Amino acid sequence: MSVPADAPILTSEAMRAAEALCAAGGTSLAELMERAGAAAADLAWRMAAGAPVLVLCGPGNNGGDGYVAARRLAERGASVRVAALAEPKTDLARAARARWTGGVEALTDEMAPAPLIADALFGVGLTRPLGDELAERLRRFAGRRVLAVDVPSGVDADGGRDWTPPLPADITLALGALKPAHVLLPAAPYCGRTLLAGIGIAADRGMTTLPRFVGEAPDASTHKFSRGMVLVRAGPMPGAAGLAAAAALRAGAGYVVLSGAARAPFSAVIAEDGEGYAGRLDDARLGAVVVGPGYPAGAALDRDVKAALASGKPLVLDAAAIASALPKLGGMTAILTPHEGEFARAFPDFGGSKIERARAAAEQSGAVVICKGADTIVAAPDGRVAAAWPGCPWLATAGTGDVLAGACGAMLAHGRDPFDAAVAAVGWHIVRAQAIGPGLVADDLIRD
Ligand SMILES: NC(=O)C1=CN([C@@H]2O[C@H](COP(=O)(O)OP(=O)(O)OC[C@H]3O[C@@H](n4cnc5c(N)ncnc54)[C@H](OP(=O)(O)O)[C@@H]3O)[C@@H](O)[C@H]2O)[C@@H](O)CC1
Ligand SMILES: Nc1ncnc2c1ncn2[C@@H]1O[C@H](COP(=O)(O)OP(=O)(O)O)[C@@H](O)[C@H]1O
Ligand SMILES: [K+]
Repeated sequence: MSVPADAPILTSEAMRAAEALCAAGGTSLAELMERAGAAAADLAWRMAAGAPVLVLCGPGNNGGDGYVAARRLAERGASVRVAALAEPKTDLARAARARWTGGVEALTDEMAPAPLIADALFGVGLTRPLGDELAERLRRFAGRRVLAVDVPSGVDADGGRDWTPPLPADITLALGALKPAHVLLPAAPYCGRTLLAGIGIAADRGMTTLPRFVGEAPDASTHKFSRGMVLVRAGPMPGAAGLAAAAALRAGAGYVVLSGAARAPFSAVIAEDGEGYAGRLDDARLGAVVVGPGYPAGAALDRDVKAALASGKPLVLDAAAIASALPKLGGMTAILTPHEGEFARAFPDFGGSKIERARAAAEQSGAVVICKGADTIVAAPDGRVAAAWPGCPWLATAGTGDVLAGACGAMLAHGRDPFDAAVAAVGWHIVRAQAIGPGLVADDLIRD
């Protein structure tokens, strides 16, 4: 996968703070820019493979990185030209420009392109969309090989705003840390393959990409109940709850009960009528309860959610169960698994990037929130965030969310911290989906 696993993600504000810490620790910003430009040059050298390179430089420090990269490329003997949008505006960029001894062309419609374009126009400092004229000019380069320095110029690095589409990159070299734009729609697909240049910034690890999923093998002392017991409550569409129950078993729960369904998805799932639900909730061995898959809003759902909340057990709440439980969730251990529509219904007041919205929802509810979709975000009430881009688009099919809810139940029932459980479930889901690939249907995720 192109985005590194478990890599730090910093907003532009966090990036500036990290930069200041670095400077306070004795590494000058000029040194950081030299490292950034050197990393970009090294990548451009390999991408160009001897072909000419055109570096597009903007007025800020992203442009500064571009001048450094151009100098480094020229020193290695590459054929390199520079085109600038404007004179450098920062001291650092001016200094980098001064050390570039080649010519600087104006970025115009008439300029000749090159086989490799290094896009160093704007990075995390872009505060407004590109003008139409510049956006149009950049579109002329579409089809060339493009290396975006830090982010494709024109995207909001913090991921909250959907600006004019940038020039799509083949490779984006994130500097120091990934930014939200590398892992959120709509910007992430424009990054192409994202690589990370560690330029020596000590990045906070509160927000990262998804860690690599590694299934833990049970040890010799394990028995079925110590692996975790999960209760899945079925509603009027028991097939969905069946998928969740089967997924719980497949994701490692030792014992799974499907309450309120006539048919078990696997022989090992205990399917029973709904009468025993209250009794099952009282079972001291019960590690997690899953409510929501295939269960529309209504009095029956409210009653079952209320009973689950009263049990005090760790909960996985999906679909309509999220809004049903929300007002009474305080202090419970819970994972909420909304897709965008369910999120908007449950948390209508939150705006900003998907990361900001997920964080706000986790903080308000006190639960771990998995905001599903192509750019799935997992957020904890304490501010931790994991971003799952790139996921597996074959998951865009009915029932896969039910499978994820069941997997969350299994991971929670193991006794994990709910954020770690949610992250593990999302990782498990993607790994299984990738192994299946084309033609995936939800049932494939639970079969052998
Ligand atoms: N953090 C780090 O550790 C390191 C960071 N480094 C690099 O610095 C980059 C951030 O640099 P940055 O902050 O100088 O901002 P940048 O992205 O170059 O753009 C700002 C400039 O663009 C201008 N401008 C804005 N919008 C505009 C528009 N629509 N149309 C036209 N102009 C517009 C804006 O002007 P203003 O808004 O003031 O009018 C300002 O002049 C970062 O991404 C990375 O590449 C590395 O060197 C080393 C370590
Ligand atoms: N384009 C996509 N790329 C990657 N994953 C996706 C995409 N679309 C949906 N998914 C994932 O598929 C699952 C769909 O869940 P959901 O919408 O609740 O479906 P259902 O309710 O039918 O089970 C979620 O885990 C979501 O993150
Ligand atoms: K850029």
